[in-house]
Amino acid sequence: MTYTIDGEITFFERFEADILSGAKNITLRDQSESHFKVGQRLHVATFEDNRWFCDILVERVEKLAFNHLNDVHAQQENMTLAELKKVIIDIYGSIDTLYLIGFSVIKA
Ligand SMILES: CC(=O)Nc1ccn([C@H]2C[C@H](O)[C@@H](CO)O2)c(=O)n1
Repeated sequence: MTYTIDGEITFFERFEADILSGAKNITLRDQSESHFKVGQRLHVATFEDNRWFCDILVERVEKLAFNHLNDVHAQQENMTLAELKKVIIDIYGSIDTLYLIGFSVIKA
């Protein structure tokens, strides 16, 4: 199948296996990555060395308050809620507004 790539996103390498297995199907980003749109197909690479590992289709984009994070979000990240909150704080520090990007892998 041929398709157009509309942009790119990076993930920390430690999440690669969960993304490829489908265990992780959302990511939560800050304002700087709030521009993704439903229907876009994105090139996905590792943050550390910019190594391509899959293409994804963006299926959801939603604004989400940090205080509204719940167990469903954590399950979609393949983490506990406590782990997810720690990951977000470690990456972004104190943050009120997140952008949920839901996706499926279309090529790996
Ligand atoms: C540069 C940068 O911020 N990269 C990120 C940000 C977030 N993630 C992952 C970590 C968690 O699974 C969710 C929640 O933020 O998204 C990432 O892999 N790379």
